[in-house]
Amino acid sequence: MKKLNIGLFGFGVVGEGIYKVLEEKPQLNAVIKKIVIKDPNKPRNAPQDLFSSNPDDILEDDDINVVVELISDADAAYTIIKKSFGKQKHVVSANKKLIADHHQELLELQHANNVSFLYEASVCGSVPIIRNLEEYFDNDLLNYVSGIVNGTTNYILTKMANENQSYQDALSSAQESGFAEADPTADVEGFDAASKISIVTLHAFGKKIKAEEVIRKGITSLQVEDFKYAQEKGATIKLIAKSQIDIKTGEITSTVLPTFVSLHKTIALVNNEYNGVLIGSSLADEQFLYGKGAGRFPTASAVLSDISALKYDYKYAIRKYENTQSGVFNQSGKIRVYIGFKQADDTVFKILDEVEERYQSKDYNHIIGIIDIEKLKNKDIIENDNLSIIAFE
Ligand SMILES: NC(=O)C1=CN([C@@H]2O[C@H](COP(=O)(O)OP(=O)(O)OC[C@H]3O[C@@H](n4cnc5c(N)ncnc54)[C@H](OP(=O)(O)O)[C@@H]3O)[C@@H](O)[C@H]2O)C=CC1
Ligand SMILES: N[C@@H](CC=O)C(=O)O
Repeated sequence: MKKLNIGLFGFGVVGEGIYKVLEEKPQLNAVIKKIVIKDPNKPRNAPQDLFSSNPDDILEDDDINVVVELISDADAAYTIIKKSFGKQKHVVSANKKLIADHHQELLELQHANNVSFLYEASVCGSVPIIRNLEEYFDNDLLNYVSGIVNGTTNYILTKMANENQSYQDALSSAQESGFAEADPTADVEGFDAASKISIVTLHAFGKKIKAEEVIRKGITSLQVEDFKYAQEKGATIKLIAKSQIDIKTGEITSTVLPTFVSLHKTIALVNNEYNGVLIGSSLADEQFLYGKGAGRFPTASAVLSDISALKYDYKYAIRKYENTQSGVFNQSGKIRVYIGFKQADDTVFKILDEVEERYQSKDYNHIIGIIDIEKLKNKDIIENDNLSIIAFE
């Protein structure tokens, strides 16, 4: 059986997780030869001689044939991965920001260097979404991929909606559990979900949408009154990432938006750090993938699956990928939204094309109606912290 000599970058939540898992799986014939970290003075739960803070101790070691990149710095990870390819080392990564930012270039480089680049853990932690989209959903015509792809925000929303916890307490607890990014702004402002839906879009539809092109609103503007409204309507609020294709035009619309989800819907049952993704297709109709989207061992399980796939030289075929020009994304359409706000000003009432409902009280107000997606691209609207914009499913 092929031997995998691993150079591991990062020994944090996930890095230490994969170290422990591999220690218990000698049958895999995969051994960690060196671990490169940032701070050489931190105490580690592994033999000291394994550690180094010099990337070349992995990159220049010809015995190491696999690099597992699990660091929290996307820029440093970019350099590490490119150098690894140049040294003909296979790479496994969980770094969604880096992958979304440099997806095509890295896929081309793995091809040019005849190595594998696998990153199942970068989207939805333990849930095998990428390999499924890549291999299984290669025949049936896909219409949309939609769901909860960020564990931290789902954990916070669950605690706020079901246990009346404050936003701050719930965020602190998500951080203590190792779910959040090093800078949790990436989670709570929806950047992480935007990176993930960008990666998913390439594997689902073969089209690249940049993370910054995704129409994105996080969960920081949500107010207690919004949760009360949801409860009154038999719904809950989830941060939903969605990419859908117009089969006729090939036009893709990608959004990350707080969304009211009826309590009867499957997605409403996805709580805490769990993720859940609906895959809509022409023949199979709708299918659902569910599992833990963040945390040490769930994420390590996806990393482990990629490492073992290297045993049989697996690589993403990227059969669907079309190097399409820009201009096919987020072009048009209208969606129904709720906009909650404390202080009304004239601009709020001009945002909607059609107003269906208007509620006013001394403390909080909302309007419901139809908005042109074009307006949601306007940063003055979508990034206005005083507006709680929530889509309807
Ligand atoms: N936590 C999770 O649930 C999930 C995380 N991910 C992704 O996995 C990756 C790792 O996340 P996580 O384990 O949570 O992060 P942590 O913050 O827990 O650990 C980060 C590790 O990276 C090391 N590091 C940072 N910068 C460098 C650098 N320039 N060179 C070498 N090492 C460096 C740190 O070193 P030191 O120990 O010295 O500080 C630390 O060991 C990230 O890309 C994250 O987005 C993906 C899915 C789920
Ligand atoms: N911070 C991320 C970690 C996994 O990708 C999340 O909360 O989903």
